Amino acid sequence: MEKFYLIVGHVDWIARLVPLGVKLVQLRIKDTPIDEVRAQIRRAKQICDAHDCQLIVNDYWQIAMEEHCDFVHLGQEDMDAADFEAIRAANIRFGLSTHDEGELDRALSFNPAYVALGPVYPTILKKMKWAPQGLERVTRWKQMVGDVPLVGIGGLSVERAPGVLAAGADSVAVVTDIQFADDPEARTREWIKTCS
Ligand SMILES: Cc1ncc(COP(=O)(O)OP(=O)(O)O)c(N)n1
Ligand SMILES: Cc1nc(C(=O)O)sc1CCOP(=O)(O)O
Ligand SMILES: [Mg+2]
Repeated sequence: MEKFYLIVGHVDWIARLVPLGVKLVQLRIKDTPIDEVRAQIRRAKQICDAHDCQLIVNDYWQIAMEEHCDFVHLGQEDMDAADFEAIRAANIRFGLSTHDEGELDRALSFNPAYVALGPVYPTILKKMKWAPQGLERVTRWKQMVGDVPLVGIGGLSVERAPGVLAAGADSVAVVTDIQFADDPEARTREWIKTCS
């Protein structure tokens, strides 16, 4: 799995950052009318296809399917509503969020393409009920998931990413450290270098 996993909140970020050499990006759209969501997913797929970048669509698995995307990310609540039979039948891979051992057991029972553990560090992106997991939990998660790729997420930065990978994560996902950087392009290049 790609080590550098970029997550963005709007397709405009994909247009801006994917051409720099990003190979794995999640489009995580929130609070947006559904027609606009579809339009963004469609454009994101076009850009990612043109740059040999894997697009992962967050939450909107049905639209992802209709727009011929092949990878989605689902959280525990998303999983309640998802039709895994339909997702599998369409050959769509999926990554699943986990925050505790119960969620991990549940996630692994679906045979996901990856499991995400978060928040590794405190995040300012969204309010979360879980305390930061820390690096020891990353190592423990990797022992438990075995060959299933593990994504570390939450409060990650260029400076923190190497420690999360060394602790056992196969991939490190990031929003704020890039999207709110003074120079997001320069920060993206630093991430690519750090994770190469
Ligand atoms: C790689 C990755 N890990 C975790 C999440 C969080 O998913 P979820 O819990 O469904 O929360 P939202 O992102 O939908 O707010 C993620 N998106 N990506
Ligand atoms: C969207 C998300 N999910 C998390 C989880 O633990 O499931 S942490 C998180 C936020 C990641 O953003 P940042 O890099 O800005 O902290
Ligand atoms: Mg979700």
